[in-house]
Amino acid sequence: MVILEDIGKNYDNFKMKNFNLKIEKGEFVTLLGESGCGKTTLLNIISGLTEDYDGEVYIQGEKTRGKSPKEKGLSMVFQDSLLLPNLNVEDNVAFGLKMMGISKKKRLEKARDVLKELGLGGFEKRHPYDLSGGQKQRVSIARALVMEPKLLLMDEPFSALDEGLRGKLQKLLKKIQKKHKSTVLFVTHDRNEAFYLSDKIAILDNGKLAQFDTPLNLYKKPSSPFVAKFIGINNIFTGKIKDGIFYNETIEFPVKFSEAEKVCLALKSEDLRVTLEEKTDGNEGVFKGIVKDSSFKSGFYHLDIDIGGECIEVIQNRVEFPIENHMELYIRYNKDNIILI
Ligand SMILES: Nc1ncnc2c1ncn2[C@@H]1O[C@H](COP(=O)(O)OP(=O)(O)OP(=O)(O)O)[C@@H](O)[C@H]1O
Repeated sequence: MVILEDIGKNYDNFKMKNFNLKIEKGEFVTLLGESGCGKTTLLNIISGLTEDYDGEVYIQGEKTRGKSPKEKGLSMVFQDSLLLPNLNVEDNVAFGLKMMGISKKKRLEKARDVLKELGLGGFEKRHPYDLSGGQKQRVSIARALVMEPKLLLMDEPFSALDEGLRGKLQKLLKKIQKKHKSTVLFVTHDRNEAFYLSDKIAILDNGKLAQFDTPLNLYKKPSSPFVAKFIGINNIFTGKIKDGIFYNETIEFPVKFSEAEKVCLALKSEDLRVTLEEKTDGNEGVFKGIVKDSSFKSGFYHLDIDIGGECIEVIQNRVEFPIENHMELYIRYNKDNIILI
């Protein structure tokens, strides 16, 4: 288990105070947040690049302050592959084992096994300058994994790769991480990458932990409007609920809750459906709107609809009638899908 306990770090324009996080053995955890929220600061504290900080980092029960990455049992993969240019692929991968005094036969055997797992069988004798960006990054991952680290730190390892390749490497990493049961702390600002790879995601907001949870829970139960917005819920309204009606200065619509003072109500775009009729079934609610804009992207209709001064986004894969700007229609939703924050 990895524990970050009451971590604090101040820069002129940045404050992190009492930051706590627990990563279980074998868990894939991602630090996700906008630029400048403190992701690299945390990685630097864990790796030891930053020595001046408050709190303690524990890896498998041991304090890590002042120890080298090797003593801590850490391996790291960065955005750039940082391979040794004069060594071939298998020697790059086996380099850490060599430093540990492992025999040549044993270390090359291990290096070749990991390279095979990463789809690089046959590339052992090549040099880094003969490899593509994606291949270099796979060698970096092999080099980190071969050490069987207690914690693998990965700082935006795929951000320099094009989208297709990034997807392939994410899939490969997920498979290998599960097989090796590696404990990983991954850093990204790419929401989809974090949701795809992680057992748990820590969302950071300006040095603070906004929420730490599984991808599903983050999506179902965001703890604040910040988290809801950050994970891509675009329909967030503030208002009150009285007698089963949510309202603010501009909108009013039925909900299943009876009373609430000062609430944020969130509705996922993909939980809404547009219709031409006002009728509803069972647990559904409906409200009226006017189409402001519509587009068709990646197989889905994206509609921006004015609902009395506020705009709501609807995403659906099929629309049974032609959509035109300025047309009036109804938006149906299941009251169970409403998230109150
Ligand atoms: N050595 C430093 N001296 C002064 N300020 C720093 C230093 N390192 C980081 N900061 C500041 O601390 C804040 C957090 O930086 P950090 O690099 O941890 O963010 P990040 O979330 O990793 O951002 P990005 O996604 O852009 O890499 C930023 O405002 C940054 O300017």
